[in-house]
Amino acid sequence: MSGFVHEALPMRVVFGTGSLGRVVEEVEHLAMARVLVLVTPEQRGLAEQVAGLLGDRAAGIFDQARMHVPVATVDKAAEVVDAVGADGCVAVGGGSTIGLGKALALRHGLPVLAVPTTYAGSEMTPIWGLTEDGRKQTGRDRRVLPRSVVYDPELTLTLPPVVSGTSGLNAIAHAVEALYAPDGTPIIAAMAEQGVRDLAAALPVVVADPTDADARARALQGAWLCGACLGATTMGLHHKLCHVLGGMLDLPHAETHAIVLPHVAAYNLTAAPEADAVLRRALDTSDVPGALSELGARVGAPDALVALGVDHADLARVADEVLAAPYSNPRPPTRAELGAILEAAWRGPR
Ligand SMILES: NC(=O)c1ccc[n+]([C@@H]2O[C@H](COP(=O)([O-])OP(=O)(O)OC[C@H]3O[C@@H](n4cnc5c(N)ncnc54)[C@H](O)[C@@H]3O)[C@@H](O)[C@H]2O)c1
Ligand SMILES: O=C(O)CCC(=O)CC(=O)O
Repeated sequence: MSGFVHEALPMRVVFGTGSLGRVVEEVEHLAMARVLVLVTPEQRGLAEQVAGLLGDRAAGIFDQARMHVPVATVDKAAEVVDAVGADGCVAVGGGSTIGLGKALALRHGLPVLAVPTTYAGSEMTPIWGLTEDGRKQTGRDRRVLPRSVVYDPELTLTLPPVVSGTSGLNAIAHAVEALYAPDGTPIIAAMAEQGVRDLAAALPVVVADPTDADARARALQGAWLCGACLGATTMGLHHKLCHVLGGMLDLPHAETHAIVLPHVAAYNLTAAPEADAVLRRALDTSDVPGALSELGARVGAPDALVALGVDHADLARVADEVLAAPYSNPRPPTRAELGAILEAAWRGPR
């Protein structure tokens, strides 16, 4: 075996059913005195529950978190941080809410306690994303890595089936790309294999029965592992394509990942046999792209960009932007190959 360098990120995790009740302990552990609770408008009720648990330590609630973290939203939240004198944030929700917490950490240096309620995996990464003027910019900064994560599977019982399925496929995409990343290690490969196995087993169950507590816990554990893979490695063509599609065309993030993943996997895995072997084991298949596509269908994910309203004429602009600043990839695509991937993802299997 050739040598490698593995650098683990610092991370404190509280995992288990009912662990939301330990959020006060975590805030105390992080020495936060006045926290702003971040949430989307749809999850306002949950933020009120958290603020109730925090009592005097809750400085307020900001309930305008939005997909892709628009800079205008960060500006508004930053005003609230200043107005209430917050010294930390509790981000309760999916990747959009945790992304807002990260943006505030980047701007104000505020520590973030994350309470994830989807499977996107953002809580495990030092990656921030911001969108302005139709462009999504991402970067890495250790200051945005949440200081503590409270995983409570009970909070995911309300997650609608399609968000469960697509956010889980988003997490699987992190593991797939970590497996052929230039900075992947055998440790990451082991985490990716188990993360994909957990999510692939649990997602169809939670979609069929959203109240299945064991499947919810397994899916959340898979999301943790896959998110950690994203946090530790450099992503490739799949993430680049999804960032450009999401930023330029304002597409729903997780659905875009679910649609694009089988197509990029089919293209890349021919040049990444070790990653392919790991994924074959994790998915118990000899056809990884086919199994990813089938998993998408089983969890009710959309399977074509046209179904998200993408105009065919926009594909060329997307390809240009992807090639203008490509991510590292096991098989660097030509313009024609990228066009073919986008065309297939746009049309879908039908
Ligand atoms: N920086 C990173 O490492 C990273 C990783 C993955 C995703 N992301 C980002 O995360 C965002 C997508 O996150 P997402 O897929 O988690 O979706 P999301 O956070 O946008 O949530 C989707 C919807 O589901 C609702 N929701 C969330 N949890 C719920 C629950 N338990 N019950 C009921 N409703 C619930 C939300 O209110 C929202 O309306 C994108 O902006 C993406 O760029 C970032
Ligand atoms: O989109 C972001 O916020 C950056 C995170 C990332 O690369 C993960 C993803 O695209 O799912």
